Amino acid sequence: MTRLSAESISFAYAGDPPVFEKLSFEPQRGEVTVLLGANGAGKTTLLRALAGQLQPKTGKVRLNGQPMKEMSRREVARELALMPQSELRQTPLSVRDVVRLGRSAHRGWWMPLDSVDEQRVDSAIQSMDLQSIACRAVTTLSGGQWQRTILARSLAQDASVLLLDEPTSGLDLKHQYECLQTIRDLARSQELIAVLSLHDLQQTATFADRVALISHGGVLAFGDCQSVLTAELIQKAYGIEVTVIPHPVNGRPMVIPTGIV
Ligand SMILES: Nc1ncnc2c1ncn2[C@@H]1O[C@H](COP(=O)(O)OP(=O)(O)OP(=O)(O)O)[C@@H](O)[C@H]1O
Repeated sequence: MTRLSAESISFAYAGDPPVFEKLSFEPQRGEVTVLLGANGAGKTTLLRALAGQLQPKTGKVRLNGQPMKEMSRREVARELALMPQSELRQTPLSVRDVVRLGRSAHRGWWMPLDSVDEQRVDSAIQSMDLQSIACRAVTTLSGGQWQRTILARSLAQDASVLLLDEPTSGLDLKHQYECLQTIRDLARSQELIAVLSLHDLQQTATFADRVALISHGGVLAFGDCQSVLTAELIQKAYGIEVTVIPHPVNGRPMVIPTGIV
């Protein structure tokens, strides 16, 4: 049974003040947890710490009870996929070949893929609506098509923990919603832990099962949308006055900025 937890972790980049101090956080299986917070609040840093890419100065990140720093990169990659906020396209591989790289955690990058791997690759390509461009070189893609390709690579990894840093940035309206729907469906049907950073509060209210509001070096609030998307907490985290009303269609919190504090 997959578990991921940050236990009282503190982290600072060299020579800088701490990004967060004694932060504890445990996203749940089968749920989409959205990290919200102002620019520079520490969402990317937290995702990278949860993925074992950054080592906290104090405290522990544990994956299935094991301290992550004791695990090899391959052990972590079999369980956990991290989609970065942006990634350079260095070689003109095809879309399909980039998505295939998601299978290397299971096969090793030097081993040929088998039919199960290829099925996973097909399904990830379909989930991100990439069939019609699967043979194109990634260097020729638009920004949104490239974003969907690296998302598909993360899905092909078949990990039980998905950490996605602003997965919808650069996507058009339809693909934003399809992407979030896919992630939510996968989290529910396969009992995955899905943690996403987002800036869009409407998307958050629509798709998040739980929200962690990151501010001032810690988790300011953690709970369902109703309890976190409040005018008071949003103002504290973002420094802007808002009014929160029920959405006229789905009844979820709708955050309307009313002024800069
Ligand atoms: N490689 C780095 N070296 C030094 N400082 C960094 C580095 N990366 C991020 N920071 C700093 O750490 C803090 C948190 O940055 P982080 O990228 O985690 O924030 P974020 O919440 O993801 O922001 P955004 O919403 O703008 O993407 C910021 O003050 C940032 O300037």
